[in-house]
Amino acid sequence: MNITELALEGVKLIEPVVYQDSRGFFTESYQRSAWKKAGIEEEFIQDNHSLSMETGVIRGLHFQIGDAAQSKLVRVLAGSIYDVVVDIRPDSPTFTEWVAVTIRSEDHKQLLVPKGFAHGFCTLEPYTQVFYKVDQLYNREKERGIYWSDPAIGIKWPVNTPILSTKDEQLPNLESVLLEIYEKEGIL
Ligand SMILES: Cc1cn([C@H]2C[C@H](O)[C@@H](COP(=O)(O)OP(=O)(O)O[C@H]3O[C@@H](C)C(=O)[C@@H](O)[C@H]3O)O2)c(=O)[nH]c1=O
Repeated sequence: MNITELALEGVKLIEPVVYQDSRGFFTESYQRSAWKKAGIEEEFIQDNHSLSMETGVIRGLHFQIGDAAQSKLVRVLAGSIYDVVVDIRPDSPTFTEWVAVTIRSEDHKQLLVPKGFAHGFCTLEPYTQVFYKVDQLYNREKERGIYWSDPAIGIKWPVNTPILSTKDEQLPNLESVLLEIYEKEGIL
C-alpha cells in the first residue's frame, strides 16, 4: 500500500495493492489493521454509496459539526471524480486552502478526508459511483454545507455550470456558515 500526504495536514491519498490477472483484478479495499498501520486510525461505522448519472454533477461542499464531525475514506467504484477537500478550521495555518485529486475507478485510489475539512466532488464521467466510509453516523441537524464556488475559497472546478441538488444550490458561503455555527452552537 502506498500513502501520500497531501498539502493539507492529515489529508492522505491511499493506493492499495491491486492484483491484476486475466480475469480482472482483486484488491483488499479496506482491512482495518493494515489501514491502521498505515496511519488511518479511524473506526469506520457507516458506508455510503452514491450514483451520479451525469458528467458535471457537483456534490458538496459538505461536513458535519461538533461531535457529529466525520472523517471520510472516499473511493470510486465506477467512473471518475475530481475530489476536493477544504480546510475549514479557523485556527489552522491552512484555513480556507483546498486540495483536489482526480480519482478514477480503475486506479483504486482512496482519499482520507479528516474531521475539520469540507468535502465535495465533481463527476468527470456519467454513471459515476462513489463509495465512502465514515466514522460518525449521519446527523441531519449537524450537517452543514458551503456553496461550491465560494470566492473566498476559490476552487478551480472542471465545470462552470454544474448539476447541483436543490439543497446544494442554496448553500451559504463559508463565512456565513462559520458565523452561524459560532452564534448558535459555539462549536465547529
Ligand atoms: C449523507 C447522507 C444522506 N442521507 C440522505 C439524506 C437525503 O435524503 C439523501 C441525499 O443526501 P445528500 O443530498 O446530502 O447526498 P450527497 O449530496 O451525496 O451528500 C454527500 O456529499 C458528499 C460530498 C459527502 O462528503 C457526504 O458526506 C455527503 O454529504 O440521503 C442519509 O440518509 N444518510 C447519509 O449519510
